[in-house]
Amino acid sequence: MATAIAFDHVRKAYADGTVAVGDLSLEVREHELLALVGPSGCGKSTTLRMANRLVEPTSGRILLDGEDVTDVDAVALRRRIGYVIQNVGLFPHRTVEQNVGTVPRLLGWDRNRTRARTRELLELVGLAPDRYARRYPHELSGGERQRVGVARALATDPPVLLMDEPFGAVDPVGRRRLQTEFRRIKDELGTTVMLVTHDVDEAVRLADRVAVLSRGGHLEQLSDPVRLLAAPASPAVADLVGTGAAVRLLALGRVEPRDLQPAGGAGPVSANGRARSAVLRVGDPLDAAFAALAAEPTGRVPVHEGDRVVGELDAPGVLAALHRLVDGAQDAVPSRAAGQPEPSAGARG
Ligand SMILES: Nc1ncnc2c1ncn2[C@@H]1O[C@H](COP(=O)(O)OP(=O)(O)OP(=O)(O)O)[C@@H](O)[C@H]1O
Repeated sequence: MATAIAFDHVRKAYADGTVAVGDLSLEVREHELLALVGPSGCGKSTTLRMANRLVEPTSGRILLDGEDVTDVDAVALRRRIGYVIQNVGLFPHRTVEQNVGTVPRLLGWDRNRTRARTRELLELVGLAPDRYARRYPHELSGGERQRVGVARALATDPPVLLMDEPFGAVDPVGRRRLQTEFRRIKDELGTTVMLVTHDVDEAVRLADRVAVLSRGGHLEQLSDPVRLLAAPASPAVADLVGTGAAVRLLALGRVEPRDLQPAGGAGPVSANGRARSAVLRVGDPLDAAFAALAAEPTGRVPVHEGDRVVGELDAPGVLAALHRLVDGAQDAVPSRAAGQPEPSAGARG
């Protein structure tokens, strides 16, 4: 797979001597969503901001599509790379439409083209243009502002999008919805995304691969979310994924027909005579399946596909699905940047 952004032995020491990033080598593949996670101050934002030259590296190279970013004019570079930050940074005295149209205007698009693109993007992020285009940022909720920020960053369909805690200001429910919608939009557009977050849940739910950094921008592990949760490569990663790792893994697995028992014809009434309330569908996440099983005294929950009941799920079925998920990730060739040591399997907890 082609590489979109390559960090090659990158170092950043700030003027006061703080080494934010010591020696980082990392490749972001074309079309993937790579999440950077790690404790506060470990160098995530610095790493991200070096990609669009808001921060200049002290040494090392950053290649965008094979081209050294320091050879590209910084302003031209930022027009090629979308950038979304936590508090969005919308222009307060410009309407939503004007905010989203900022970069197209700078690029000299005519008024009609800019307007058409702006409206299309507002639709895409779930803000009806007729309702929202003329509002000012102070007339929006935090989540709506965040959506405008995403629309603005995508206005010129940049191949690469850098996001720094983009959903941070949104409440947990709105945040989950925004994450799901963002993932859908990203898949539709094929954008390469580098996302900084301190939220491991957000990282494993959204990302194709997760890079865990520790102090000084040290790369502790680079792997797909399942492998990260099932086989933390170091104590620092284990610490970060914490005791909730198994539960987070459940959220990544899906109910599949092969894990089901034949439907026993138990009907709508369970063993103790109460009506069954739980119904699962093929493709439901395993955490929802587990919750449904826990609430069902018979230990079996019917699973639907379309209008049909295709079987019943029990606890061994959930475990089988979970084991397959983890084993599949272990077998996969570990994805890692050139020059990075393979995560040690021995650290598996
Ligand atoms: N302009 C600056 N001058 C000096 N030191 C800086 C500057 N910007 C960041 N740092 C330091 O560099 C280190 C890495 O900061 P950075 O913002 O990259 O971390 P982060 O992982 O994004 O943190 P957080 O999760 O808290 O946002 C920190 O020790 C920080 O204090």
